[in-house]
Amino acid sequence: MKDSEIYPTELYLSPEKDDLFQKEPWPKPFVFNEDVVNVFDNMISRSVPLYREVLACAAHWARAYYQTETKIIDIGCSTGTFLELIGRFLQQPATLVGIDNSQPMLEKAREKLLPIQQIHQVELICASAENCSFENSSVVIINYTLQFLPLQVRQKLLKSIYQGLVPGGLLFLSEKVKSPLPLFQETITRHYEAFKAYNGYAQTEIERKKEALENVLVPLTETEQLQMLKDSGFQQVDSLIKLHNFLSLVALK
Ligand SMILES: C[S@@+](CC[C@H](N)C(=O)[O-])C[C@H]1O[C@@H](n2cnc3c(N)ncnc32)[C@H](O)[C@@H]1O
Ligand SMILES: O=C(O)C(=O)C[C@]1(C(=O)O)C=C[C@@H](O)C=C1
Repeated sequence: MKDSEIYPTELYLSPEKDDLFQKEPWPKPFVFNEDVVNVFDNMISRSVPLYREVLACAAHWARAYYQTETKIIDIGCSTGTFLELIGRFLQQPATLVGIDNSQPMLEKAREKLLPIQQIHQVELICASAENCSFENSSVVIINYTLQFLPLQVRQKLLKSIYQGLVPGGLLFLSEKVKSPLPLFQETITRHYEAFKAYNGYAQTEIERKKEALENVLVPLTETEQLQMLKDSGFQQVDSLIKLHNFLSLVALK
């Protein structure tokens, strides 16, 4: 597959519509249970600005920094959408590892990744990321997942990723972030909610999910996120994409 063939990206997304917050009871506090998993592809692609572009970008960076005989690891791989994409996009067989602590997510991922297993070795690990090893990886992706970990665990995980990456290895990180300025945060939030409404979510659904995510998804500011990466060992960091309150960064070992 040539670079030009991945943009715009055709992702393998299950079409089941996310109407979880239309009916009672809705998942509160928010958890990645079977109900969420069943509609997750539709939920994330309607809730994260530039989701398709971010995954395409991550695939480009993964292919550029992948080193033969090492691993590509996707932390919080959910239903396997990124791994399926990179599996199609990589031009050589590789070991692709997906880590997620939700078993129902990994069951969906297993199905989605069947076709690429003819080319790649695929390992799906049901575990909490902070208990995993990242040894011999040249690319680690962590998209919209660090934000769900307790604050004190985030730094520990980033340090362990840094240790596991081979020299020249890449971390690709996407997160929901918050503005340090309360006024800007308010404006960004309103703009983000307009994005959700544009994608077909009703105001009640938006409000209910916001409540469900309180203290579950805890965003940092961009500055705090960059500092945490530096404190974990990553000295070379750059930002790639930001829209509303969602940011993608790359960091090099
Ligand atoms: C928003 S989703 C990630 C989306 C995915 N990376 C993508 O781009 O489609 C967050 C995922 O992280 C997983 N997760 C949450 N806490 C975790 C932890 N401590 N360790 C591993 N996975 C975790 C959840 O089960 C969920 O599948
Ligand atoms: O912040 C929100 O309101 C979101 O819906 C974002 C978000 C995320 O960033 O992971 C939250 C939960 C779901 O996993 C999908 C999207």
